[in-house]
Amino acid sequence: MGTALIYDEEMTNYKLLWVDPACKIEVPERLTVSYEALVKSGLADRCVSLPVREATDADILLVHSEEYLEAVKKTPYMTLEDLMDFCSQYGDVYFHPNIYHCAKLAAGSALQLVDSVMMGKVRNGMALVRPPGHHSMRNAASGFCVFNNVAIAAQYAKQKYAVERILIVDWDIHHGQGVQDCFEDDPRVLYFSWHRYEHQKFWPNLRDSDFDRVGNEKGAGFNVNVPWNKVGMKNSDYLSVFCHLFLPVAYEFCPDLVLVCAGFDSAIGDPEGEMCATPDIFAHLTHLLMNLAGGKLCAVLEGGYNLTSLPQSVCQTVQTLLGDPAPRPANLDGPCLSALESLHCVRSAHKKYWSCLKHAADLPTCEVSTKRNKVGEEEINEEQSKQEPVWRECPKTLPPDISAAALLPDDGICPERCYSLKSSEDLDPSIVNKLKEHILKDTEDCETLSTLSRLTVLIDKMEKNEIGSGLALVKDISKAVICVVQHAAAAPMNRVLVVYVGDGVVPFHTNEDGKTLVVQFTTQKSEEIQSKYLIPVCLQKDYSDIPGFIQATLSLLLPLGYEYDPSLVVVVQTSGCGLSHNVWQQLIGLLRGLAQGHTLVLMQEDQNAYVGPTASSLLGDPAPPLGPLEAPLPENVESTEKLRLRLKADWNFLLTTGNVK
Ligand SMILES: COCC(O)(O)CCCCCNCCCN
Ligand SMILES: [Zn+2]
Repeated sequence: MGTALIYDEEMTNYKLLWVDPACKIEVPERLTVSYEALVKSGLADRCVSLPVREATDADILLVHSEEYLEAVKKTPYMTLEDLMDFCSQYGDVYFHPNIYHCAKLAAGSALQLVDSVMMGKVRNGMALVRPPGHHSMRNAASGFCVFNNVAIAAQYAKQKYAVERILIVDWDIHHGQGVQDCFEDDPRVLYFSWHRYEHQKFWPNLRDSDFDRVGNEKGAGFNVNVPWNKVGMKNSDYLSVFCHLFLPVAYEFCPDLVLVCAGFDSAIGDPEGEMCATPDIFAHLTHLLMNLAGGKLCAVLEGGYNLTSLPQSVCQTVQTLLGDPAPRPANLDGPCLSALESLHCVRSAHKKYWSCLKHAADLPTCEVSTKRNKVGEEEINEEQSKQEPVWRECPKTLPPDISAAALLPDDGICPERCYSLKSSEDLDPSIVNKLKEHILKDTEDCETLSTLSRLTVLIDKMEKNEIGSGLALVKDISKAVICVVQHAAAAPMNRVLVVYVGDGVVPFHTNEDGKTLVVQFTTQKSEEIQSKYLIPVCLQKDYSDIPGFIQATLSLLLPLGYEYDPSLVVVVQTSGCGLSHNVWQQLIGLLRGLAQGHTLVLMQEDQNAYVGPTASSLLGDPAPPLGPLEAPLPENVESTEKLRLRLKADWNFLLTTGNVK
C-alpha cells in the first residue's frame, strides 16, 4: 500500500494584508517551497496524490461552536478594517477574505487522509495545508489557526470509523493548546506534545502547557506535555523523549490510528523554535511511529517558518512514510541537562497512569518547572541562539535497488519481494581461503563454506547500498555470526550492533575497541557486566513477558543503538527463543531505523516459520499491533532498570533524569 500526498495551491491564496510582526512569518511560500521540494526530489511522484475537499459544517462542528463557525463565515465579506477588528479579539492570528475557504480545505485535507487510511486505500499519508490548526479552540482562532484540523480529524475518525484509541503526536515547537482543550477528559485520544516553554515565558505562555497538566477525570494520563525550558534542543533530546516516554506510553496505549501535528518549527533555523535538531530527525520520529496502529499514520502540516529547513524536513518525513530507510543520525551526543529535567518531570507526573513508567523516579520535590535554571547556563544558551544557525543538508541517498535479500537453503522458498541469494554466486577464492583459514579450520563442510561466503557477498552488497537488508537461515549460527561480525567489522569505519535473542554464549569476544556492541536478550541471570560492549538483558520466563521485552527494546536497546550509531545491525535468533512473530516484527521494524536500514537477520535453519514475518519487516511493512500492553513483570522491570542505572555512566542515552552522577 502507498503513501497519500494532499496538496492544493488554493491554500496558498491568502496572506497577511496589514503590518503585524507576530504574523508575518506565516506566508504562502511555506506551502510552495515544501511541495516543490517534494516534486524536485521525485518523492511527490512516488505518492498517491489525493484531492483536497472542503470540510462541511458538520465536520467543523465536531470541534468548534456554532457561534464561532457563524462568525468565521462572515469574514469573506468583511472590509480590511472589519477583518483587522475581527482579529483583535484573538491572539497572533490574521484573517483574509479567502482564509475561511482555505481553512475548510485544510480541515477537509485531514479528513481525506483519515478516509483513505481507514479504508485501506493507502497505508499512511501527509497533507500540506495552511492555515494550520493545533492552536484553534472551540470558540476562538489562535496562533495562525482557524479550524483545528487534527482535532476535527480525530473526532471524525471516532464518529465515522468507531476508532477506539487515537494517538496524536504533536512535534511542532508550540503547544497545541487547542488539541489539549479538546481531548483533556477523553481517554480515547492520547495527546503527546513537546513545546518551547521557558518556564511559561514563551508563547502561548500558558500554565496549562506544563508537564503537570496530565488530563482531567477520565482523561487523566492521556495528555502528555514535555516543556522545553531552554532553546537549542538537539536530535538527542528529541530521541530521548521518544525512547523513554512517548514510545513506551504509545505501545502500552496501542492506538488504532496515529495522527501527527507535523510542525517543523522544531527544526534548526526556525525563528520560532530556535532549536538545533536537523531535518533528518523527522525521518527517525516518523519511522519510530510507523510500527504503531499497523502503520496507519496521517501527518498534517502545522508550523515551520524557515523556508530552507522546512522543505528538507517535509522531504525527510515523506520519504520515510514511503518506506525508505532513515539516514544514519549524525553525532548524537546524548540529551542535555534541561531536557533530562523535563523528561524526569513528565515521567514522574505520569508514573501513576502508565505501568511502563511505574518505576520512574519521583521528583525530589514536586515543584513544577517554574523553578529558575542556574543563571550561568541561561547565558550560554542565550549566546548560542544569537549565531545564524547552519547545518549540513542530509545527502540524498536513493533507496537500494534490492530492499531485502534472502539466503536460504537450496530447497528454501524465497519470500516474495525478496531477492534470493543463490549459492550459484561465484565464490571469491580469496574469501573462501580466508574462511577456511579462520573459521572453518577443520570441517571441509562445503555447505557451510557456501553459506558463509554468500554471507560475505551479502554484507559487501549492503555496504555498497546495493542491497538494503538480508535474512539468512543457517545450519551453524555461531560460525555464521563470527563470519558476519569479522567481515563487517573489518572495514575501518564500521561498527556492528549485534542483537542476540536467545540463550547461549555469544560466540565471539567483544573487545574495548568498540567495533562491536552486543546486546543479548537472555533468560539466564547474568553476573557482573564484563564490558560496556557486551550487555546481557535478562528477561525471566522465556520472553513470554511481552511488555517487559518491549520495554527493554524501547528504553534500553533503542537508545543504545542510536548512541552507538552502527553501520550494520545483525539480529541473531537462536532456536527456541519462542518470541511471537508480532514481537519479532516489532523488534526488526524498530531496529531498521538504525544503520540506514542495513539489517541482517540470522536464524537457525529450523526457524523457517519466521522467514515470512522477518522479510515483511525488512521490506518496511509495518509490524502488526501487539494490543494494549499489561504491566511488565516486576522482576523484568527491576533487572532492566538495574542494568540501565549501571550502564548510564557509559551511555548518555540511558539517562532519564537530571542527576547524572
Ligand atoms: C498551528 O500553527 C503552527 C504554529 O504552532 O507554528 C503556530 C505558531 C503561532 C506563533 C504565534 N506567535 C508568533 C510570535 C512571532 N514571534
Ligand atoms: Zn509551531
